Amino acid sequence: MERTRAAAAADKRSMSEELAPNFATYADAMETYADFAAMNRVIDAYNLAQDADAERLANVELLLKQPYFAKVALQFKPGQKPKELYIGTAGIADEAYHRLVVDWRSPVAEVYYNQDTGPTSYVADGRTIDVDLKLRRQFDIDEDRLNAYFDTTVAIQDSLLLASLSKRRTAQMQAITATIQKEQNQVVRHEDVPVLLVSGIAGSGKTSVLLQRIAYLFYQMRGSLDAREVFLITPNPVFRDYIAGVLPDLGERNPESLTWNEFARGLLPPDRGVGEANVPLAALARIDAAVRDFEFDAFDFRDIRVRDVRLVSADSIRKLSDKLRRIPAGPHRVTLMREELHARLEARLAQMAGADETLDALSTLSLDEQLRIFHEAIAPADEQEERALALRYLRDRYADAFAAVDNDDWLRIDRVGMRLLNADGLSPLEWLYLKMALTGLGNPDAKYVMIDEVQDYTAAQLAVLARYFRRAHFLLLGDPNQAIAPGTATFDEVRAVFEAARGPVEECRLMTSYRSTPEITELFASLLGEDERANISAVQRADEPPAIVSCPDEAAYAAALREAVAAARDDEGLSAVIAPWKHEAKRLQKLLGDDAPPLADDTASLPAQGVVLITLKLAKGLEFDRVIVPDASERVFPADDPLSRRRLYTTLSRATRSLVVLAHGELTPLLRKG
Ligand SMILES: Nc1ncnc2c1ncn2[C@@H]1O[C@H](COP(=O)(O)OP(=O)(O)OP(=O)(O)O)[C@@H](O)[C@H]1O
Repeated sequence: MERTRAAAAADKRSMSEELAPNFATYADAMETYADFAAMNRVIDAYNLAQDADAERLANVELLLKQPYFAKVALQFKPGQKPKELYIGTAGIADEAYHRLVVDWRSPVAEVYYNQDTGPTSYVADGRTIDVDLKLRRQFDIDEDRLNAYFDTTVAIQDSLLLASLSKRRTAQMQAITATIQKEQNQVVRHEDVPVLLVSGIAGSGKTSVLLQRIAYLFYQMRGSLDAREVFLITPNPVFRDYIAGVLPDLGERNPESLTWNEFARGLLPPDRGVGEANVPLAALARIDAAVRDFEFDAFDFRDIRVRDVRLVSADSIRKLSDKLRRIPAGPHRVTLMREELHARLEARLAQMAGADETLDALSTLSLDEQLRIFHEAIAPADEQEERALALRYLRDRYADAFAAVDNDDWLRIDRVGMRLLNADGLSPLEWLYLKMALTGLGNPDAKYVMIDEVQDYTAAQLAVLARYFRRAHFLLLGDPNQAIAPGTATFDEVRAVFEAARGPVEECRLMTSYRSTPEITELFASLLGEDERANISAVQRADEPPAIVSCPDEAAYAAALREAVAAARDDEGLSAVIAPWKHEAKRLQKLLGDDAPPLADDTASLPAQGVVLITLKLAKGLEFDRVIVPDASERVFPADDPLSRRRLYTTLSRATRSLVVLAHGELTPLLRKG
């Protein structure tokens, strides 16, 4: 790459020395352009070579950490010698283009993830290819050191999976490339459909699968899918931090990642909070019905002004709208109006550029201002140049006006809404929905939108997302049993929202817990209905059963809590005391005094080790080696409340290997046996 860079620099130098731009005659100009074009082609070729090498280098760097994790021997025809393929996080070939390692996302690698030996198949370029899998070998390799290998003739037990699961958890999520399980692979390699809904029990790898799928899509659409066209909607910044390392570890870029609040705040006027998410779908349906057939009235528009200067009046905007009356009021008309307003603004500034006042302001600009606006000190040679500079100066001074035009701020959304809906005001979510309906606001370039923890969103929020990202394919992952906030969408509602927006919704289910030991899995699964429980399994090795202790009085309770925290502190790995709410966390802090673990907040990332106090809302989606449930009494988890059952399920299922459940007073009946 260094050589290419030097050669390119030398070539550029010699080409520019030879280049003699000459625009004297038409023929001279054409020749000059042709010379430029030739030079550009040379530079393009260098860039291409450099990009290809950069990708190769990135793969080499990735593979140096672990060159491959599996080998398969495939017999394509009976009697033929089986072909051996090594599978790694990236693919690589030698100088003679012999494949040394194939990328885990390449079609043939599917036979590894199918987990069968013997006759199997994979799909490449739309063709099903039958093969006989003679050997499926897994490797545990660190850099150039082979730690172990496992031959899986019959896939009863996935040794590499067990080895990987027995490692301590870290503050960061890890990629699961080497051990993606068959049911998970169906999601990762799922055909591209408008909406894929994955429901999975706690710890079944939904988030892991989501990230692997993003990496898979980037590979499938190399060169045509940009990270900026993929959006990941995450529950909170701690979670974002938790998953941030996975894709870079796979050699991919992170997509744009947003929480709902960040998404909404970016679209709502700055003086408006994001408001209540729990808006009934019926309210949005009323908006849809109201905008189907309506006309703007005189008061629906506002002046475009910057500070005290009115650049376009509301009245002239109304006249413009009237002029376009034959086009129904709505996105098409608003788009035409926006374009026209842009042009008018330009014209207005061009007119202002000749005014004495502007020219005076231009001539008294400080040097700093001149440099900021023009990137040089200005000294206009004639009137024409002076006017051109004045126009640039005005464009800078009134940049907010252009932004207001582009953002449709000249439209009084609230006023339109209140009139059409006959209401006193709009909630922020209704405002946003109405703005989309009126102006076509949205991101038509987004190709994929992934929503993790989908059970935490209200139907109205999902309807907004489905409409905003109107051309994107959606991947939705969640667990109905982890819906812990009132008013969020049930899976039936999730389906209904997306069916209405996109047509049929495809579904997958994940029923195995990879996070928790069988004992912990059994405890949280006991909170579910009979049929659901029957299908759940766990693959972790058995470990100590959860400790459940109820303490009759305050003193005994405080002592037990202190003891549990102290034991966790002495333990390796990361432990969490999960409080149901913020005020309960504060209460615990008071009770424990100096012994209280630090309270995690939603701005910081988690420590790699030690004990943290964390609210359930933030702990969602995360996992800890050891979990302490500080108070599983009936007061905190009443038995007759479905939300309380789900809160308990979510809390318990954060634990990977050790769980301590304390109760101040009697244990909640939810956990009492029998
Ligand atoms: N195939 C796998 N190989 C290795 N580890 C796995 C595999 N699948 C899941 N895991 C591990 O199991 C744990 C749980 O995974 P993840 O957080 O993705 O589950 P989830 O379904 O999103 O959980 P929740 O619904 O509770 O948030 C993680 O530590 C993950 O690394």
